[in-house]
Amino acid sequence: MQARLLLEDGTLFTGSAFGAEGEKTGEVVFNTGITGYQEVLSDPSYCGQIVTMTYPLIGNYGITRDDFESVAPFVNGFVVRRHETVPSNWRAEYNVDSLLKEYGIVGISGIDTRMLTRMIRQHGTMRGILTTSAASVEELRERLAASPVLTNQVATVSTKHMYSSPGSRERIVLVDYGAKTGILRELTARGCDVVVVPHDTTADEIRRLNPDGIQLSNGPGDPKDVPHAIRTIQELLGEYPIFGICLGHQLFALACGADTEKLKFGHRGGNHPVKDLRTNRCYITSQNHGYTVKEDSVAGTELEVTHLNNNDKTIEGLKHKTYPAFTVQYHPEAAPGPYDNGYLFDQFLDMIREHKQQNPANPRQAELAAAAKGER
Ligand SMILES: NC(=O)CC[C@H](N)C(=O)O
Repeated sequence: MQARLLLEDGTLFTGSAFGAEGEKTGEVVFNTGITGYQEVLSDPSYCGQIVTMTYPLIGNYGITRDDFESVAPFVNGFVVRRHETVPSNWRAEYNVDSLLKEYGIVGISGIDTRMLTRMIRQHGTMRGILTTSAASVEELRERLAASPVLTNQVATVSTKHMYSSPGSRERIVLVDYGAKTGILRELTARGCDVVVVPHDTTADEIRRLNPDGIQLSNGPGDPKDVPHAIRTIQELLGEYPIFGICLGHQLFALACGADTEKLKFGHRGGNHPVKDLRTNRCYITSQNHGYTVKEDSVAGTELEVTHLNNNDKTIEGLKHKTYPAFTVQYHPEAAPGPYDNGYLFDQFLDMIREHKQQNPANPRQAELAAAAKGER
């Protein structure tokens, strides 16, 4: 069966259908990873997007549920050069085609995904419509133009209920804006007592959980679409140590008075070089983001830029000058990509311990208690 992908600028790609039959619109984004398609497909930050892989052979090691980064894939479409239906891997449970069918995701193969990527790089991110229907190009163009731009992806992918992964060490409240399982995995591997809460959990509800630290997760869409999360971070800042990843980093920056903007075509892949400005050391990082913290918006805030992307010099890490809080734009939990940055979780725990030692009574909590007394 034939499938087609029509881009906003009128470019039409024709290929073979795989996965589910149907029609979906979405932002077309590319990932440059050579492996990691399962983690990409199941990373909730891709919610609503049509993802293409620049690497030409996808599916050769199949699909293993244990490698999922969330309960289900949330992508709107998958575009590949060639997909392999007979995986060679003893862990494989089924193939990519079956995965896409199971979750109603339309796939298209036989596409020159490197050409598609070059077009996106030149033009900037474009929306597209992916279909197995026989509709005319004119009809597809109209449907694409009429399709709504999503703004509610975080609510779609965030957990609806609080759940916990008990541990004997620090209690971490992980705010789930679309968290990859890798974050939970890294925290539990360090013995943390993790409570995962929905994106709209209030500051008071978080306080009642009595956390030692707060982990802000990755997540899909524009950070400005989740204003309630920004307000909650503002309330908690200074009261608890905070570590933010990706969307969590962007929300934190907005909460501190900086601004975000959309990148021309985003960073998605497993080999983005990031420099720690304090040590001059370069780390290879896993990335998946379409927005960034605006460089000139940081001056005048209480934030310090700690990391920069070596390719385009965009901001990759921030630290609060007064309060115990730092964030990164990339993925220390890897999956897919290098594990080189896992040390950031250790730094988060060190920050929590240091904060506890220095402030047996948390200054912000003391401040709040004093204010509450004054009110009485
Ligand atoms: N992985 C993420 O958390 C991505 C953050 C945000 N949705 C962006 O595209 O920039």
